[in-house]
Amino acid sequence: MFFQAVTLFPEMFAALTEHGVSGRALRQGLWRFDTVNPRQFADNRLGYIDDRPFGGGPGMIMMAAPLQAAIGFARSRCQGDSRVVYLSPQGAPLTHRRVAALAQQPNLILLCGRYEGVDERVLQTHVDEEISIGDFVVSGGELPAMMLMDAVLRLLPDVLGDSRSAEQDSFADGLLDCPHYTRPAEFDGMPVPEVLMSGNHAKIAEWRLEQSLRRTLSRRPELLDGRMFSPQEARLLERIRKEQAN
Ligand SMILES: NC(=O)c1ccc(NC2CCCC2)nc1
Repeated sequence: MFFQAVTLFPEMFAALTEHGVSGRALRQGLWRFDTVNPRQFADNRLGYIDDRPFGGGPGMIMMAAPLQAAIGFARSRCQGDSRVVYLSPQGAPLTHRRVAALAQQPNLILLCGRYEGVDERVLQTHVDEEISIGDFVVSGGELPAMMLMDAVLRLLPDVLGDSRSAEQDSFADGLLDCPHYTRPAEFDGMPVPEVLMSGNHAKIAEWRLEQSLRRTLSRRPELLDGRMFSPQEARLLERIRKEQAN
């Protein structure tokens, strides 16, 4: 996976490239990263890359020409297909399913907007898809881009080391994650659920699945809409619903 970010603030991406599992995976060569700064493609002496909006209104808009050149340069560095993603509140909501699809791409170019956004003509001609990480506005596309990158990287083989933890992630099976505990066995007078100390892996797995179902049902019931259930899940759901009905 070759990630490129078109960004005015390349240093921000150190958060991913120099820390955590993403940083280690980069050093191990499990993925590649580079940035392109539109300012180096400004076609005027002073490096202007933004200008006032036609029609008036507050703030500035990123100009089309430097972005077009920066995206073209990024694409020229890709072997094979490349996909350009623009992060914005106007995009399609990012879901685990979309993250899994993006993880199949060899080259992703993330366009990070600043100011009030980018000239629409760039989105129409050079951006393959717009993605939103939530219904809120932040000052730049860089943090949303890094969240998308981190979610994708976790799904790449070997990045997490213990690949099982990616499958255990919330949403990997369409459910919220179960509660987790570690030492000490009693903390502030609160014990760890007995079953987790039993060493009975089948019972532990069933308890965790039941907890995930309980949490999903109570916190995000809409995630269960349209989801197929295994016989075990159906049985557990039945028990939970009966309990809640009483
Ligand atoms: N919800 C999001 O994924 C998101 C993306 C970008 C952004 N801000 C950028 C967009 C253009 C200028 C700042 N805010 C929010």
